[in-house]
Amino acid sequence: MISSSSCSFLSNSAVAGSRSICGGAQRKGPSSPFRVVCLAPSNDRSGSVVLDSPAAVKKEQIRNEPTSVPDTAEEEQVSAGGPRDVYGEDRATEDQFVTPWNVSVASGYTLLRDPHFNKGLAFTEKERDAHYLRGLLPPTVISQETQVKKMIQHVRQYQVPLQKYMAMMDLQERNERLFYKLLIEHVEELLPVVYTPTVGEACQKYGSIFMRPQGLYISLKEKGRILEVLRNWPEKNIQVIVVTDGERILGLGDLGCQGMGIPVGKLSLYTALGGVRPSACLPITIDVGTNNESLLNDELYIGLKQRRATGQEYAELMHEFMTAVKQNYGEKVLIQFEDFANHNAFDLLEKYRSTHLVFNDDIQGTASVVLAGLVAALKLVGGNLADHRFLFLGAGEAGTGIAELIALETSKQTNAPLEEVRKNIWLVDSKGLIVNSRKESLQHFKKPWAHDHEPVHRLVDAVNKIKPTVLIGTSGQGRTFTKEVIEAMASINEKPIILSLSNPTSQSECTAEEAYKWSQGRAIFASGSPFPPVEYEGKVFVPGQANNAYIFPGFGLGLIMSGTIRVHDDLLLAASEALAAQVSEENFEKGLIYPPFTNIRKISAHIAASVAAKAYELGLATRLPQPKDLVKFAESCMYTPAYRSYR
Ligand SMILES: O=C([O-])CC(=O)C(=O)O
Ligand SMILES: [Mg+2]
Repeated sequence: MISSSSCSFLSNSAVAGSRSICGGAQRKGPSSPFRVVCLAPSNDRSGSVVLDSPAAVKKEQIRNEPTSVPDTAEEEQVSAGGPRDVYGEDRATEDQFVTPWNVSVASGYTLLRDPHFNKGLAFTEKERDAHYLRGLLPPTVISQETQVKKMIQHVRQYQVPLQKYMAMMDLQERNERLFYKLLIEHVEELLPVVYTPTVGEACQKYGSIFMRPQGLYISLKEKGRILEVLRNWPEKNIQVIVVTDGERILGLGDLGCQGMGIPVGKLSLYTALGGVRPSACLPITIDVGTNNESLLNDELYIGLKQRRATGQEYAELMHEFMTAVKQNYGEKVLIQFEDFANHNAFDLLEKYRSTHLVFNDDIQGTASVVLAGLVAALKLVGGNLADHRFLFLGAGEAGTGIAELIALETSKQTNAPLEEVRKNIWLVDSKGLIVNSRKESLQHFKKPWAHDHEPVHRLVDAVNKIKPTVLIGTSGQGRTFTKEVIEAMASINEKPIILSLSNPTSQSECTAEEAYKWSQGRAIFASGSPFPPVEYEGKVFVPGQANNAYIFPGFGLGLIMSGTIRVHDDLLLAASEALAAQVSEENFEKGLIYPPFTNIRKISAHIAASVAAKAYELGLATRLPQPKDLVKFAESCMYTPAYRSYR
């Protein structure tokens, strides 16, 4: 729903009307930059009828996007008319309040200020005439390609990563298509800017760099009104929501409402890496307070200044949110839980996995990407998963999530029971090795990993006792893979596999340089946040990036394009296998266990296709009939950031 403020979109040249609407609905060729506006200066919700505007729906068609009008019981109940009588026309009475919506063409100054339609200097002479832009731009006309060149130079001129981040955010707010073209074409260079590690710093400093709100904020103040809040979002056709409550942002801890940088960043990757169109993506931050003292005392803090709500209060707000999302967007909207603290992450996933299309990126996305890396690494070190022994530092979402997916895959491969294969997987938490004698006091998600062993307190002792072939860091604590630890791994294994997964770079368990140097160049290393190549004794080592960004965009695309309604573990395994299959001989020769991000859209299409194929096989996909070539279909579903031509 466009709010009352969007009345300002009423252009000086409003050529609204059905003629333009029909023309705009053509799939190919030039389009008009339509806007939906209300003719009254208020977003009238005071009446007994709360209705979505049909114009907003038409706007979606105009943007060449499939129309989906939520066909919810609530809607029918409200309008008391026939199915999809969104505007209450079937039983119209004079005492029903509605907002008189209309469609107009954005032009002139308004058009330049609209990030969805703005093309800056790339507006052609014809467009400048037709859309009242004469004089509002300098006379030169340049192509989008030239704009990309100009922008990458602009971003490169900044030395400080946070400044690069702000330049990118500024572009996203100004010219969305240029932002995505730039990001797609320079993905390796810009990923560390819009994503980890820089996004971590951006969240820490969100209060002071905050210019314009992005995403949707739902706080305790909105309790009881979440459906209304969702309807304030201008886009109706949402396919993916990334939601956080900010309690465990990367390995940086509780950043409260400032965690918004994460859903915003993840969703730009959904578009750039997975091709989900930006208008279908909705970043949400749930603000239930923060326990971060320095934020509570910071006058620039943007969130609720109170300690975190917990227990029933928290559960009720989340439940209202989950219900409202399904009510507003239907069964097939994907909800990605991101950066919740352990104690809520596992419970939320468990509670909603059977009623909603949900997955937790930190538990399941990370697991899928790490399993892919391990499967690929086996080509370098030999053996099957069952032949290896795994030791984790960190037994939270990522640690136990990865451990479980490894166990699941091993069990499938060997037909051995899950309980049996789990015995090859060991976890160390802040209290030491997880062993049976600790079982009583363990949190429920750690219990399956308690095995028979005497207590061991230090990681290095655990390495020496368990003798793992694979060491995985998911502790959220930097510099915990010490020289001693890496040397112990290198003394046990010819080629130790070392994954240092915590983000951002400051929290990485060790650096790439340390891993290679302390293992005398023998480690197979990957990290959650990127490290540059390392030269050791005349040889260049290229570390891989074991980050869930490889998986979630393609995974989400696969779910969306097949209309899948629930996430099943087999879909994660399918994504994992598809990613591992994308590592080429050439990559292996360089010691890489992940393909480079430069090919990520192709990789995402393969992941999406495998996920969709599995969903069809399991009967979870609702888009029928199943497309013959799922890879081609995935590619055809991907958003292209090229400019449109405006008639
Ligand atoms: O955001 C990232 O880079 C990976 C991730 O999900 C996390 O560390 O929480
Ligand atoms: Mg995360």
